[in-house]
Amino acid sequence: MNTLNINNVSLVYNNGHQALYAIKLNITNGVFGLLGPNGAGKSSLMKTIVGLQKPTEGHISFNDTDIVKNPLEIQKQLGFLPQYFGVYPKVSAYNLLQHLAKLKGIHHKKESHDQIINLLDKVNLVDAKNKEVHTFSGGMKQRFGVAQALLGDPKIVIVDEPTAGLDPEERNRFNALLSEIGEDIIILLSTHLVEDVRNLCSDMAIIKQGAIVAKGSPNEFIQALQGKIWQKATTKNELLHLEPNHNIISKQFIEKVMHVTVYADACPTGFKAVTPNLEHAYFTYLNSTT
Ligand SMILES: Nc1ncnc2c1ncn2[C@@H]1O[C@H](COP(=O)(O)OP(=O)(O)OP(=O)(O)O)[C@@H](O)[C@H]1O
Repeated sequence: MNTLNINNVSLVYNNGHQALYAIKLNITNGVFGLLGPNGAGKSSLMKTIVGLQKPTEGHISFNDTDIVKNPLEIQKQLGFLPQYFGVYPKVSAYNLLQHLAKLKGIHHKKESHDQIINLLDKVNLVDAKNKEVHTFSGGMKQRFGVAQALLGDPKIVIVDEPTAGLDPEERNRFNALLSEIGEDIIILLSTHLVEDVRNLCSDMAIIKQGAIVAKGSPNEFIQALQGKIWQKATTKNELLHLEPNHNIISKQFIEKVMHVTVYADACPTGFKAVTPNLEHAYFTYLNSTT
């Protein structure tokens, strides 16, 4: 079992901006979801975990090694799947993986070949191994990304917004792949997509303005909202009257009609109960007005 322990980590950038406030998280094997809006501090936390920047305060250990002092200890065991790779060179999937394997220190030809074929098989790209990666579809590129992240048998993989831009079928295929991999290693999934966290993670945290505002399993988040989420169709005018006296967690159009969702201990007049979901929990922490 791998363990990542983040203890009271704060980060202040050189320009004085504080991006992280006393973050505490204990993460073990499985897919852990770090959910937060743009600018909440997800990338800042990921970069700090992998030793690209030192925290201003606090400790981080991976399998009991202090990785603030020894960032190489986590970097040797790390795979990274960024949201976009940017430009791909005009080389085949196989050759690109071979090149990346060398960069990861896998120099033995047979070992590198076996690992690459094994990984291409895992991500269902063996048939495309001689195709140039820049010709791949978005979903194939993401699966290729998983293969490169797994080169060298990492114990922790960091995944940044992995399903952005994938169609539902590719997204499901990709999520199935991640949860399979997550059985033996830590996968840290950084995202603002609630659905991915719901589908993949048994443990999660919500980050807002650099601080962890809640953590637990998706089910715990949902259970805590039973009997507290209410909804009503409304108009712009009515909304102006509702806003001051209700704890509004979201406003959205459903079949062209504005619906307002609120958090309350008892049903407010004119509202109906809705079954809580993880999105309600997320918006409760992000948008709570009272
Ligand atoms: N190098 C830097 N110097 C100063 N401030 C920074 C730096 N990098 C990020 N920030 C600020 O820190 C805050 C958190 O940014 P961060 O990129 O960690 O958020 P995020 O949750 O990853 O957002 P996104 O989903 O948009 O990538 C933002 O206010 C950002 O402007």
